[in-house]
Amino acid sequence: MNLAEPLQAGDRRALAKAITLVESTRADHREQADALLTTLMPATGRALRLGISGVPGVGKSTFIEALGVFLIEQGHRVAVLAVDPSSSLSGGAILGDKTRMEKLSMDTRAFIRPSPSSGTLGGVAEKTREALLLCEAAGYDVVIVETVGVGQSETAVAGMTDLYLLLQLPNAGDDLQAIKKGVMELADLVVINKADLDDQAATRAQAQITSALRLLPTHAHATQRVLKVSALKADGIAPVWAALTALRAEREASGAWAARRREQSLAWMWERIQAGLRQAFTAHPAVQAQLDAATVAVRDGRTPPSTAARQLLAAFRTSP
Ligand SMILES: Nc1nc2c(ncn2[C@@H]2O[C@H](COP(=O)(O)OP(=O)(O)OP(=O)(O)O)[C@@H](O)[C@H]2O)c(=O)[nH]1
Repeated sequence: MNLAEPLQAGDRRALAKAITLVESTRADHREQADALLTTLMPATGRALRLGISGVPGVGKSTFIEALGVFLIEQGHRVAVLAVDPSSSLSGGAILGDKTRMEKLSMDTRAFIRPSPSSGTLGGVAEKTREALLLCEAAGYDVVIVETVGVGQSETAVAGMTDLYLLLQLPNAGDDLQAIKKGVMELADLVVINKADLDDQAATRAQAQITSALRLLPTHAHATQRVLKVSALKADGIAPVWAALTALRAEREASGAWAARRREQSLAWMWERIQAGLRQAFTAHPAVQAQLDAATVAVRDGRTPPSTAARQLLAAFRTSP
């Protein structure tokens, strides 16, 4: 089945099929997926890759819908992907139910795909990275990767996108949870949503977050990285896009944009090598023969952890 051609011609069904292929765990599918991705590689890399996160209820879908519709009106093509760490645990998705982003999901210039639902966060992130490349090859020039503001998924999403936008509520300034969790450091832009509910609170949050950001070493020289919007009223969306495109221009000029992409690609490769090695290691017969005993010995304090690790690695290396 040739998916590359229809996919590049903009056939959304071919894109959906290609994503299903990269998400499959079957070995023959994996081979086809690798071949497809390799064919499409020259057509990738052209989109602005935008990560968006925020706690449940902050208004992610509403915001992405407003931004997406705005971008389509400007002539862009927008893909929305998701990394949902809950879906692998509960089978139930926090993100990605069908009623979200109604206007966007009906527009042929947009493509919305829920989170892959199997495996670890690393596995889910891997599949989303590949889906992102497929969306680029299909001509989407803005790819949004969304995640919930819980756990490690923000780091995974920031690691696959060019710019990372953190959505906050107008009362966010009061406790600054995101700072404590280290998520604020990842954010290139903080957007306070629901400003229509209490504009004064939103302005206060904007000031508080701006001064909190100045304390972070990565943001010491930054200006204007906190904006307020009403996603519901589609108010304040143009300044958000202007800030993102300004950041892009600045980083493209300095070389930071391309450098970040290069680092991400290499980090991705090493992450997959480590995951593969770990799998090969635990599946190795000589390791399996010793692993349980070693685990008990380390747990009971009889063998130093590093000694056990060295012995297991030696067993892995020497036997066929
Ligand atoms: N007043 C007001 N309400 C908003 C705004 N944005 C979103 N909401 C409402 O907040 C609620 C949650 O919005 P969602 O877009 O579903 O936000 P979310 O919980 O991040 O949802 P998911 O994207 O499904 O995770 C909904 O009832 C929205 O209508 C806004 O700018 N102003």
